[in-house]
Amino acid sequence: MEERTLQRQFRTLEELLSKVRDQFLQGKPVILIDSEREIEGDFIFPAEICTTEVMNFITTVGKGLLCVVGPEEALLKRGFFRLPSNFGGNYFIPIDYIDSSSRYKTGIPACERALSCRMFSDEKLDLSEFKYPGHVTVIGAKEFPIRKGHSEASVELVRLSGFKPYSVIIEILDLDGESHNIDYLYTLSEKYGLLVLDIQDVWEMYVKNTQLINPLARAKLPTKYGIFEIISFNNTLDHKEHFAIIKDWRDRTPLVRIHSECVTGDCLSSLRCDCGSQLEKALKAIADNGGVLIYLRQEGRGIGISRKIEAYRLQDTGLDTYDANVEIGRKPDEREYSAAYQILKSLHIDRLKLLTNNPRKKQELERYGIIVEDVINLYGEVNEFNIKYLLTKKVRFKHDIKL
Ligand SMILES: Nc1nc2c(ncn2[C@@H]2O[C@H](COP(=O)(O)OP(=O)(O)OP(=O)(O)O)[C@@H](O)[C@H]2O)c(=O)[nH]1
Ligand SMILES: [Mg+2]
Ligand SMILES: [Mg+2]
Ligand SMILES: [Zn+2]
Repeated sequence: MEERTLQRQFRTLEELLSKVRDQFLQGKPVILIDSEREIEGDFIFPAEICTTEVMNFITTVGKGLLCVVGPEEALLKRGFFRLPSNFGGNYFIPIDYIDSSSRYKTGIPACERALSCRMFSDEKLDLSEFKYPGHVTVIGAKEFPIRKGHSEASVELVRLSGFKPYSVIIEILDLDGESHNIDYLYTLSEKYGLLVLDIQDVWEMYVKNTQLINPLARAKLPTKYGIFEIISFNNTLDHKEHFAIIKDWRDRTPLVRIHSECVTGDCLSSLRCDCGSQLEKALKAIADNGGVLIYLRQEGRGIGISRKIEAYRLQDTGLDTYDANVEIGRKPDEREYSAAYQILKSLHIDRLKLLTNNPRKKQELERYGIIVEDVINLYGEVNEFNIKYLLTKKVRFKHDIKL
């Protein structure tokens, strides 16, 4: 993740998006890497403005399977139909668009494939206007929150950069015909001056620009620490039941605690971690100053309670909390803060003081454009059972913890 080049090149997601748009307008594709799923790179370009030159470049240099992608729902409405598949691929019948301007009328030359892609992006045209089966492979994209593959990310990237949600994509093979060669992708990027993005970058742009979490129900919540309001959300971003606890902050900057679920520490008084005491301290501080506690349903740093218990078992045999996660085949920390950002946005909070020792939380919010005026440490209680865990957080996760 640290290696994501754009993170370094551009400060904000808006800057990045406007760069992408400029590049498309110059007739240059973007290289999109899927580092989570396939570790593969594709050229991406808006179908709407695909020229013969762009088509010739991406098919010659890319060498993979040329596809044009559109939102699945829209394709079905236009009469495009899916091919049978035994691996869940979302391939539709391939197409050609041939008209009087087509010189060869085979659908194969770059000029004809480019025309097919441009016409595919015209929602007024249904399948009957195309010849099929043709020479441009068609893929239906799912909703981005449901599937985060190249198809979905490419459709969102072109949509967010101001074009119709239809993209031309092709896998990039290296000089030996191999895929998965990330170094080669960077060589191409330098040689041709092309932006390299990761699907995660597109996801962040999508989260920033597509509000999918909104307040649903509100109720009074009296607690030991004061009287709060508790809010639930209508959430089609990740469909989890996150909630927030609010205390009016009047004219002050709200104190914000983004707390990931720890059922053992938060509810069962477990001493294996510092979560329970952090939760109490945060509620006290928010009761005094005003602000919000966002309770994110990502138990066990995102791996869930069952796997956390498995990791605990390994920790009892000597592994630390970082290696225990890795040992069970998960990442050391799988948490996501896109929902926290959208919850803040839905509560009209764009500036805050953050209660945390975890530097990543500030970085994630700032990436989305939230102004973090201050980071206020939130030290949990240290005891004989959690000291090693806290030490690991300090040393391996770089948390700002006094020990
Ligand atoms: N996998 C795993 N998760 C753990 C373990 N101990 C605690 N957790 C989880 O760690 C997360 C802690 O979340 P937070 O307190 O919001 O965040 P933090 O990283 O501690 O950073 P702070 O903001 O400083 O508290 C919760 O989801 C816990 O369930 C462990 O040993 N293994
Ligand atoms: Mg692919
Ligand atoms: Mg914590
Ligand atoms: Zn905990």
